[in-house]
Amino acid sequence: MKAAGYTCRDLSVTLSGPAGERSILDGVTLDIAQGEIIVIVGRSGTGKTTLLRALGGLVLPSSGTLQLGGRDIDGPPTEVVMVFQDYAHALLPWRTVRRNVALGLEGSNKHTRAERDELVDSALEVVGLSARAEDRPWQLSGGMQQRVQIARALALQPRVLLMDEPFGALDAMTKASLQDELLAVQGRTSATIVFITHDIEEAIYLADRVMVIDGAPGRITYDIVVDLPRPRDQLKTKELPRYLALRRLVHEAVTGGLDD
Ligand SMILES: Nc1ncnc2c1ncn2[C@@H]1O[C@H](COP(=O)(O)OP(=O)(O)OP(=O)(O)O)[C@@H](O)[C@H]1O
Repeated sequence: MKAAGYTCRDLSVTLSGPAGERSILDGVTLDIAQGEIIVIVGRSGTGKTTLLRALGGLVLPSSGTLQLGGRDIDGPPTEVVMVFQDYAHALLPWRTVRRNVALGLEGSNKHTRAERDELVDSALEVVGLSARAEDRPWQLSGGMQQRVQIARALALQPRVLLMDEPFGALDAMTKASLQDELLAVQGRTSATIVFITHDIEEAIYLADRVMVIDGAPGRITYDIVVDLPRPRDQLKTKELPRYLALRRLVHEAVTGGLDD
């Protein structure tokens, strides 16, 4: 199996907008080990999504190097699956939930039909939608539609999962249960996960490291190791004094209140 860690050195991304070329990211250097869970936080417009798109090969660096598993990224790598917040456009309305989840598996000859069915069934179970498998997406609530998109990503058993605020629109209970399912799946598959959120508690709960992006152009201003024990627990972990200290630290790093 190919290693699926990132190496990024002095990455810059320039995009063209109405006012001409703009530097969106500048001087981003990071290493992400295979199997790590990295959560990116930061103010709006600092380049979090742009960094995730670069990791997914959807945006190419203007300068610097960006490698996955030791190879330069020059387009979307096959081992990477991305999940966006925009579930409304991610699902095909004429397909059932089951067939939406199966979408990414269809073109591949990696699995037999029976294996594909099993992957789809188990992904639907993880997100709690087995009973809605024959519905169409538009018959589901927004939160359920987002869970279909997540099931589709999980069914592919990716080596790398890039997730842009995937739980942002979900109610607190669903969000907590999907956080736990994501951690459980990651524990089984050792996927590398890069996850963007605006929710600091979610960031600390999930992460091995929280990276803060700030500035214009954006750069990584803090890289905070989350030294909390695993498995994490929604109640016990959040009562730990270390969790509370990390919450304060990340909050201050995001709002610019840290003296270092
Ligand atoms: N395709 C594009 N072309 C030109 N500029 C872009 C493009 N995509 C994003 N930008 C600009 O890059 C900057 C960073 O955007 P990005 O979406 O990466 O930030 P973000 O940190 O993810 O923001 P948010 O937290 O609000 O989602 C913004 O100023 C945005 O307008």
